[in-house]
Amino acid sequence: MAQTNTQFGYRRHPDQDRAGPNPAEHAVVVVGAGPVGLSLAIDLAQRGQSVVLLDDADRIGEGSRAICFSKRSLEFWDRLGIGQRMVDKGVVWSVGKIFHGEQLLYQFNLLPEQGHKRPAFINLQQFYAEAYLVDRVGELPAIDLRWRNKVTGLDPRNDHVALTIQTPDGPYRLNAQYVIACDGARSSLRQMVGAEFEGQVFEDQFLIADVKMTAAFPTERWFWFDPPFHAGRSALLHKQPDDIWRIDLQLNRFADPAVEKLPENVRPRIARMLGHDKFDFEWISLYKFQCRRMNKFIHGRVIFAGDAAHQVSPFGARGANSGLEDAENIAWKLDRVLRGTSPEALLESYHTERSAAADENIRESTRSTDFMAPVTAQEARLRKAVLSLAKESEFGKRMVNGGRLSTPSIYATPLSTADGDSWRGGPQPGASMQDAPVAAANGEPMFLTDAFIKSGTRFTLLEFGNGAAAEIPEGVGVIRIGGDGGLTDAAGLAAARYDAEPGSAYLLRPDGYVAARFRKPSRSAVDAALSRASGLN
Ligand SMILES: O=C(O)CCc1cccc(O)c1
Repeated sequence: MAQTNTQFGYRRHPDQDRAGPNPAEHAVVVVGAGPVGLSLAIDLAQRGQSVVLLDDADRIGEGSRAICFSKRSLEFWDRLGIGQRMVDKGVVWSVGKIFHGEQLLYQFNLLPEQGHKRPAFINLQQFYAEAYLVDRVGELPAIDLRWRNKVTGLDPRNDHVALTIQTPDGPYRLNAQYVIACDGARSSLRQMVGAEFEGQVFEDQFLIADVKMTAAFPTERWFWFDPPFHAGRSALLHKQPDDIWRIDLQLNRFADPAVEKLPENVRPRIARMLGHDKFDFEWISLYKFQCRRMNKFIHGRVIFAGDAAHQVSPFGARGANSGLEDAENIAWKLDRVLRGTSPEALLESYHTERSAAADENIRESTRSTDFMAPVTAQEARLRKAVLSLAKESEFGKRMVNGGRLSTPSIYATPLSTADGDSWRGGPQPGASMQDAPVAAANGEPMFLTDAFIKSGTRFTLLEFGNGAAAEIPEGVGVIRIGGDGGLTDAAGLAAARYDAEPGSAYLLRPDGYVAARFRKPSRSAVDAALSRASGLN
């Protein structure tokens, strides 16, 4: 196993020595030190908030689990100071191939154009991602990460949540203004608030085998319908770092998991696929999945994120990536509410935006699953027809669903200001910012996403210069393209990707989503959009 240095000690905290009726009080407690909880804690800490981060284990979870991290997740991690480390270790890819039997049906490129800092995807074992996040947490004194601290009681009060926490030294209590539950699919906090999951449970079983081998396959995502080595079912192949390959095989829904997981039973399946048996197993797991979400992501002062709030199938890599999008969505809002610069009502937009994103992910994931593993005779007939059509027509290829990969949602949100001008392209309000290559005034090449980080990942006006700089409201960052001291857009890609003319401006939210855009921004229009995006009206 390549997993090292991932065991952490329990340490007694002075909060545990407070006897009597006055437990320690904290602004934010994040529960669950997985990728979502760790990223959220880092984002909050970088925004100046103190965070207590609790985890019931004392180690990083075993197995490579989520392996595909999207461009959007990498851009978020760049803001947290760890994007480069993830990319350096990860396997970069953007091309996917879909096979039917032995025949290549089609291929796609998720990021065919140049001029983006980050690739469409990297593959990286989740334990590496978590280890790098834990290292980053260690650099931030504002985060108090407590291992082997398990929340066993949750008592919602008017102005705080009272938590009971079990440790190896026994239980203690603390109060939190807000609790963010990032405690995964089996969230105990979800049970504590009595919330239900709504959605679909799939009966199909999939086998994951991570195998170590040297192979010359390209770093692409390969998906097979009905491959010769696994007749009548589907298969997926991904490359990970350290010469590890992820293989997902669809199994009979009645297969016995205990038997199927035995290495002696997995080996011949993988050998049939690879045509040899020169590989070692790193990890074997069997899973069934669910496509479902909580009805409400916010329960009083307890806010749910990641798998605790919503679950999808692995196909499309929407699980971890959407959890990270939850984290970046809630962090800036909670920061503003805690500072008193936005009303508590701003948090409602977290539910509005992220539950709609969860619905989209669930819809896509359910469609992919229904296509990959048809249950009814009608679904099976449709799939057969589509697969045969795909051999002959572009139209048919577009109907094949081998798992559409995660992309950020476009939020229909009360925080956005609708376009008042006409635009032929560019990210609309509610969409995430586009990257583009630019150069600093001193000629140093950089990307727009770097400029956004430099401006402080706060509300930022991205202006395309016409000589007359707009008046910027206090506290709002500015990225100026063109004009004196502005960034240079030598290739014209920034202007093209934003459909910008001289004078155009985009108001970006602190999570890099577009709040509003203007052909000729007036101070009053920017003020109004800023107020709306801050939840002030
Ligand atoms: O390529 C995909 O659609 C997702 C690959 C993936 C991600 C997480 C787990 C897993 O078994 C496969």
